Amino acid sequence: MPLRVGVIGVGMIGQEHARRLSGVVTGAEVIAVTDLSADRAKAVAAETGARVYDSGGEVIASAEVDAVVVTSWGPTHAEHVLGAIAAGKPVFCEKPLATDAADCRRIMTAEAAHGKRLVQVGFMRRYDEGYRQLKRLVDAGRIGTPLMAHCAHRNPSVPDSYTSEMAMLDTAVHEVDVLRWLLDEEIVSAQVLTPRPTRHRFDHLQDPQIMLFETSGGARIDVEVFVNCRYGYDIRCEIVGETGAARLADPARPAVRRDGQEGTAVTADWRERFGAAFDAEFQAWVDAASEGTATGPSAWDGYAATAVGDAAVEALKTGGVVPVDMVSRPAFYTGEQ
Ligand SMILES: NC(=O)c1ccc[n+]([C@@H]2O[C@H](COP(=O)([O-])OP(=O)(O)OC[C@H]3O[C@@H](n4cnc5c(N)ncnc54)[C@H](O)[C@@H]3O)[C@@H](O)[C@H]2O)c1
Ligand SMILES: O[C@H]1[C@H](O)[C@@H](O)[C@H](O)[C@@H](O)[C@H]1O
Repeated sequence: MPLRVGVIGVGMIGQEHARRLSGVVTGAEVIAVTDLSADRAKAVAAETGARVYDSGGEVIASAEVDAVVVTSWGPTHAEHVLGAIAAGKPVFCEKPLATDAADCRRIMTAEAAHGKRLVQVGFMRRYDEGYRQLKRLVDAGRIGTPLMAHCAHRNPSVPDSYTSEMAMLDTAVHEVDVLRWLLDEEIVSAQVLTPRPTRHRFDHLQDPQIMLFETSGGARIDVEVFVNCRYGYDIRCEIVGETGAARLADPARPAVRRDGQEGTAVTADWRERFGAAFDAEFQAWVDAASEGTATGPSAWDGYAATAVGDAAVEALKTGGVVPVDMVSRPAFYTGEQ
């Protein structure tokens, strides 16, 4: 029998994940949806054949629902994830796991008390083939001990609801997670530099920003976040080690020669750049949830990203180097990738 999934929040990405679960990955069906917007919930229900519920709590409590996807706004994630754990149901939560580090700790405590992993956090880059190749190279020692990582995260534009803090909390959070995973070290401090801002932005927004992170082993990571770069969605990552350097490949695109020039297309947005990664991420989630558990990025990874985010937001305010305030990794989460 397919895994019966309930989706809480069917806005932009919730709709996509509902479609992905209904039509792309195998072994699952969306049977329940809810959203603060009843019209949005009805539209997704009509498309997927799901039933509309009045609240996230009712989706979680339903005897028909085996597992839960949380794609509502960030501040509501903790309540739904804690509800799913209390009901003993596997839960996929889009980033962030919670907007508050204390809530992340509550989630870890509840999951550990349950005794088995139930939570997967939506850090889809770990399922991107390019990043996976980088990880294999680093783990095999092909570039020696990593010393530095140079990253860029460029979006063509953002809506005016996007704030300077979101450069870390919404955007660089992906680099924080994927670099922790690639280097297998925690991030211990953050600093944010603010170059001359682009004129192509809203007045309230500091864009671009350069974030500097240090890992527990002394490696240095720089991340350029530029969310009004205008030309496309561009994700870069180079890891420099003692004996070599490895660079994230762009997705394969044909090289077109015309008018005396050669060029390849730049992806337009995160959907196009990471579409295959999202599909792989959800297949892995469905496979694990069907066994009553979870895989991939854990609640600990969600907590670590939130703790680093808090330090970087503070660093943006002060301009100084801010240590990351992070508890030790609970035994329940050791040895997982
Ligand atoms: N992994 C990625 O690359 C990626 C990309 C986009 C968004 N996200 C994350 O996904 C989440 C959703 O983002 P989005 O862009 O789809 O936002 P959105 O605003 O388009 O959609 C969120 C939806 O949740 C609904 N909602 C909010 N609170 C609710 C509640 N308590 N119960 C039921 N419904 C509720 C809203 O009405 C809205 O329809 C965010 O946490 C965001 O950071 C991740
Ligand atoms: O929520 C989105 C999403 O996480 C994208 O992957 C990222 O590139 C954007 O900057 C962010 O706003």
